[in-house]
Amino acid sequence: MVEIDQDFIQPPEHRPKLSIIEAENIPVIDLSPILDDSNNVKNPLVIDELVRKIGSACKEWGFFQVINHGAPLESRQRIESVGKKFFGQKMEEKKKVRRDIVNVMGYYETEHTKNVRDWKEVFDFTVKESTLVPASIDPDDKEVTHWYNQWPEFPLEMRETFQEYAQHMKKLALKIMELIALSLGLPPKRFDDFFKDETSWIRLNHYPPCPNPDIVLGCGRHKDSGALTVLAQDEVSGLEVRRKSDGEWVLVKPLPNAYIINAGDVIQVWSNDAYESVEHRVILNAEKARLSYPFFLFPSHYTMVEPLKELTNDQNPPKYRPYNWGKFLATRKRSNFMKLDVENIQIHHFRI
Ligand SMILES: O=C(O)CCC(=O)C(=O)O
Ligand SMILES: [Fe+2]
Repeated sequence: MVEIDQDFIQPPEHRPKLSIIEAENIPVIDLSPILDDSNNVKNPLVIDELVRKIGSACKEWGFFQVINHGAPLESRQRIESVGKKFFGQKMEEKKKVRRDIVNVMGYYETEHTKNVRDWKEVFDFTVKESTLVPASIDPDDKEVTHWYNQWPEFPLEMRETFQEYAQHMKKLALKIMELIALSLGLPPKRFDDFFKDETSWIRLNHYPPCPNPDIVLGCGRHKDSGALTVLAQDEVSGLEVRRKSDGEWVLVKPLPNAYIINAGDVIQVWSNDAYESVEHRVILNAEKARLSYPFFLFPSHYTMVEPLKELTNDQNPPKYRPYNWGKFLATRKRSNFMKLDVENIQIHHFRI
């Protein structure tokens, strides 16, 4: 057995199970009824059925896959191939765009989730080339700053390829937000204003083969903190979702050209717990590397995240106090650079 660094070793209760359960009935939703091609007459009954499916997937699973989503396959193939070229380089090249406390976007190889090191390397970039965020985590400090992307010299086409892909993901994410709004009985564009100065970003996760996939994870259990995640995975499986019905970890089987969608903590708060953000993690493979690339739809930094007025009343009072998205995000980013003894900031800290 190869000796691996202690930092990677998961406590026994969080290690992968020996018998993997493949998720049989994680919903697969066909988005063709809302594709923008002119031949497609938008039939209200078909749209109602789609909205109903999205609502029940959000309630029962918190995760679903979409097919016929309109995002071009070529753009996905390009980001995947350029991403593989980037990670295939020597460490000294990748470290030229390594993230630090000032430049929080770029390459990183020592991600930790819940204080255990993940077996992966990542490359992060924001959808907007400069993203407005709070300058500090101090709640009284109103100063703002920008996050800028760090693009490597090689692969030369990385910037253009990644930015183009980001635009497709943004479009798809906002379409799904419309369906989610409808499923909650809200006007379809109800969420749009929250994303005017979005802080959305994309991460490329590269999980090398691991000699000890029984005690190490590619990404430890966590929930996504934003509104919505649109995740692409290559043909190697690894994503496990905690099934709401029984708490079991189940593997999400890769479907070619499908996207995996999950509601994040912000939707949980907006919907006052109608739609819960679900825990997930990544298991590893001893032979094969895996690439995944989630798009995280995040609101503008000045958004006060709180249960929507339309979804609360005397019988269903707000379950969360409002919190400032930018300060939440800045606090999360800061904790990436120091090992904390306390838990990272979480929405349950705002629970009433
Ligand atoms: O690699 C995956 O499938 C999931 C990664 C993930 O959950 C994340 O980056 O937040
Ligand atoms: Fe995640």
